[in-house]
Amino acid sequence: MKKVLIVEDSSTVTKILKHLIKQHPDITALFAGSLAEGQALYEQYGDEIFAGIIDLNLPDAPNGEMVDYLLHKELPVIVLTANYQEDRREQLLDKGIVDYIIKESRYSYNYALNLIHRLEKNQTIKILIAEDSRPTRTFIKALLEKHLYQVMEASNGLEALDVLKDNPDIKLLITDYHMPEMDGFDLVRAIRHNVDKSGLVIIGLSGEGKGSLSAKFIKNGANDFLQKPFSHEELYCRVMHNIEELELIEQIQDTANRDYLTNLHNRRYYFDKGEVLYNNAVNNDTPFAVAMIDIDHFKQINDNYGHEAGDKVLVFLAEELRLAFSRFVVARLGGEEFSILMPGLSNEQAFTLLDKFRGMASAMTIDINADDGELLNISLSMGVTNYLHESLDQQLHYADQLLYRAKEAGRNMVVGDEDADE
Ligand SMILES: Nc1nc2c(ncn2[C@@H]2O[C@H](COP(=O)(O)OP(=O)(O)OP(=O)(O)O)[C@@H](O)[C@H]2O)c(=O)[nH]1
Repeated sequence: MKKVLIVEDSSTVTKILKHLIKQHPDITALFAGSLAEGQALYEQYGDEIFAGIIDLNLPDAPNGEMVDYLLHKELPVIVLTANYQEDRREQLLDKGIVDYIIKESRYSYNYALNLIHRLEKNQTIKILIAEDSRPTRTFIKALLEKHLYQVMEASNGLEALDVLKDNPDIKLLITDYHMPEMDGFDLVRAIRHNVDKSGLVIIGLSGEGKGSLSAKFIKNGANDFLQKPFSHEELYCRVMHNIEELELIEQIQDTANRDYLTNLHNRRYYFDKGEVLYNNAVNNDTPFAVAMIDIDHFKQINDNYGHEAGDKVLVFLAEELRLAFSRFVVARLGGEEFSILMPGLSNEQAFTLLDKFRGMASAMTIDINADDGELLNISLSMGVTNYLHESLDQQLHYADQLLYRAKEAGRNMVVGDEDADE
C-alpha cells in the first residue's frame, strides 16, 4: 500500500497516532515534525505518498504552509488543528482539503485514519453526475475528485442511461431534476425498473426553495437527496454515508454467500450464479464444464488426527483451489465436496486443468500441527462433465456420478466425458 505522510510537531499527538496506526496494518506512515522534514520526506518518497495528515501550525510553518505545499502537489490533505475557527475551516475547504479535524480525542485521530482508508477505497468507486448545467457539474466533479472518486458526467437523463449501460460498475448517481431530453424523476424511474437501491445509490439534487422535490425524488426511488446550494461537507457526508451503507450491504451479501469454514462460495451462491452461467451456455451454445472434487478417505484423516486437523485440510485445499481456479466459480458444496464451474472450457481443457491440479495436490504436504510434527498428504478424485442435461442440478449430479467412477477405479484421478463414453 502507498504511504501516508504525517506532519505533526506535538510529541503526544505523534505518539497517539503511532499507537493507533498499529491497528491499521495496511497504512504505512512517514512521520515528520516540521515543514522542512515534511518536504524532505516528500522529496524522497513523492511517488509513493498517497495522502497527508498535516498539522496546521508547525514551528517553521505557522500559517498552514505545509498544507499548501501538499495541495500544490495535488495530494489529498487531512488537516489537524488544535482549535476550531469557522472562517479558517471554510477557507481550507475552499482550497481543497479533504477534511478538517480538531485534535480532541482518540476518536478524532481514528477518524483521520479511517478517512485514509476511505480515500484508498474511493479510487475504485465510480460516480456519475447527471446535470445539464456545466458549471454545477464541473463543481461537483472537482469536489468528488478531491476525495479520489472516479467521476463521469452526463448532461441529461438519456445520456446518463447510456453511460450507466456502458459502465455497470458505477456505484452512485447524483442527478438533477430539470434536464432536457429526460428529467431526473424519469431517469430514477427508468433505472429502478432494473436496479434496486442496493445495486446503485441515487442522490437527487433539488433546486433552491423547492423542498417538495426532495420527497418526490425519494418516492420515485432515490436513496437520498441534496438541496442546492449545498456545502462541500454536506456533499461529502451524503456521498460517503451512502457509499458506506452500500458497502455494508455488499459485505452482508458476501458473508451470506460464503462458507463459514473455508470462505469459499457456498451452495446458495453456487446455484444462483451457476443458473445464470448454465442458461448462458444453453442459449449461446457455448461450452460449460462442471467439476466435482472430493478428498479421498477424508474420514480417516478425521479419525486419525481429529476433526480440527480435518478442518485444516479443508481450509488448505480451499485456498489452493481458490488460487488455481481464480477465473472460475469455486464452491464448497458441503463436507469434503467442492465444485468448480468453468464456462467457456471444453471437457478436454477442463480435464487438463483439473488433472494438473490433482497432480499438484497429491505432491503437497499439509502441516496439521500434529504433536509429532507429521505432515499430511492427500489425494483427490474428480468428475468433470460438459453434458448440459436439463438443468445445472442434473449436470452436477452427472459430474458426481463421474466422481464416483474415479473412486471406484482406485481414487486419485479425474474422470471426464470421454472416459465415461468408453
Ligand atoms: N473435519 C471435518 N470433517 C467433515 C466436515 N464435513 C464432513 N466431514 C467428514 O467428512 C467425512 C466424509 O467421509 P466419507 O463421505 O465417508 O468419505 P471418505 O472418507 O472421504 O472416503 P471416500 O470419499 O470414499 O474416498 C465424514 O467423516 C464427515 O464427518 C467438516 O466440516 N470438517
